[in-house]
Amino acid sequence: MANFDNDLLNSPLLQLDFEQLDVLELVLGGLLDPCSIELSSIPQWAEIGEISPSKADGSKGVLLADPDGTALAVVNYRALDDGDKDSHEVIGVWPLAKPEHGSFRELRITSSLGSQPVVLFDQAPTPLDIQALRSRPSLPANTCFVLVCNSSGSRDPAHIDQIEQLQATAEIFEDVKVAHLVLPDSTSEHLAMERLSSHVVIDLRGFKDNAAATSQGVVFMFSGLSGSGKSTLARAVQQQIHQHLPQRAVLLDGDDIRRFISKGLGFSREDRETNVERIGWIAARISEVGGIALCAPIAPFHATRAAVRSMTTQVGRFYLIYVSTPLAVCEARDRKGLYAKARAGLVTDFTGIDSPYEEPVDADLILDLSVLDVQTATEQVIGLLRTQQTNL
Ligand SMILES: Nc1ncnc2c1ncn2[C@@H]1O[C@H](COP(=O)(O)OS(=O)(=O)O)[C@@H](OP(=O)(O)O)[C@H]1O
Ligand SMILES: Nc1ncnc2c1ncn2[C@@H]1O[C@H](COP(=O)(O)OP(=O)(O)O)[C@@H](O)[C@H]1O
Repeated sequence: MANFDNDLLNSPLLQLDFEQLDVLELVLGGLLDPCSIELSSIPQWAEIGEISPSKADGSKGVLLADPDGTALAVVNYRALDDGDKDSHEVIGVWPLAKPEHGSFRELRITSSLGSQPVVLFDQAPTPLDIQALRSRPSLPANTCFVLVCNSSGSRDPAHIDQIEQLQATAEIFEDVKVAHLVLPDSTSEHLAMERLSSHVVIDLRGFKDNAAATSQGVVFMFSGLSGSGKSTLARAVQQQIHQHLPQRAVLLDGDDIRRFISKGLGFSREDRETNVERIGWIAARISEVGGIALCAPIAPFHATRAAVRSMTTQVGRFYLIYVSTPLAVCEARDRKGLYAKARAGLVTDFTGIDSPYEEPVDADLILDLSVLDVQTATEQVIGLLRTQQTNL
């Protein structure tokens, strides 16, 4: 803490309100510049007058205190010669005591985290946020979940719930800490965010705004033979979305759906229709709340795909992506050995062997993954998404 002359320490105190305290704390921690302290906005300023001692350079000092009267900092300032007696330029700020205001003090961020990885939230994590976090490769060690809020929000009782929900979410992951950053409305948020951490893993702040600005949700249906590359492509698209776009994407993989939602269904035409319609229904719900659903069933029948298109376009966008990898290539891949079994008659009703695949005539994109690499195909899919965004 600074060592100041008695004259100054005997000066009257300027008592700050909570928002001004938040500003002061971020200035002292280096997240904001001293000029963020707007002395002219402090109501008692006029009463202080000229009583603080002048320094040789013409600057003066004043003490800034919390509402209890504890002096927290000395501000060195100079009156600006612009005809306005309340106009001051802050030259420097030095700490005297640690601020104690606000809830969850021990979790409050007031200085830079350096290169510590952060995930930024502006509300308690939503189920879609959690899904997005879980579907990523693991979070970097020592990641910090940071709830960013404004000064008045930090004093709302809902803030306590939000922190608790963030803490509960952090417990799902390994080695994740929780903190909050209180950004006063009057300050340069951009500067503080830039200084906070050089490693933002995901920025979930403003997701609601971005989602509202960019869309409606989107449903992608990747249809094609078993082994054509639907799941591989859908996974790569999901990763791209989470790395580069504000939206969240949920993967509805054929195999997963059959293990859970469609457990017990077989591969008759009727069962496949039921299965794909269920996927379509879930995808529509995801799209309805602004999410992106990536569906990767074989979906071999035109009528069922059309039914899903019609169901989902009521609430968002729908794109049918025909993954047209030829049967011979899929069969040669045969990762699960099912083609061999189908050829041997051990598995029946197998798509492409003894069950039909109706080639889409209404595909929005056709991708043959025997000739395209995953990255190129992913870029084409993301291209559809970007086109959609700029059109809005
Ligand atoms: N008879 C038969 N026909 C086709 N596929 C079969 C069959 N039996 C099991 N499997 C495995 O189930 C996966 C396809 O399920 P889907 O739900 O995508 O099919 S469908 O859309 O309901 O037609 C499919 O997975 P993917 O390879 O991911 O497509 C197969 O591994
Ligand atoms: N260009 C490609 N695109 C997608 N998958 C490819 C490609 N080249 C080879 N593969 C392989 O083909 C297999 C496709 O399997 P998968 O994605 O599960 O297909 P599906 O979901 O259509 O059954 C994977 O083993 C993948 O590594």
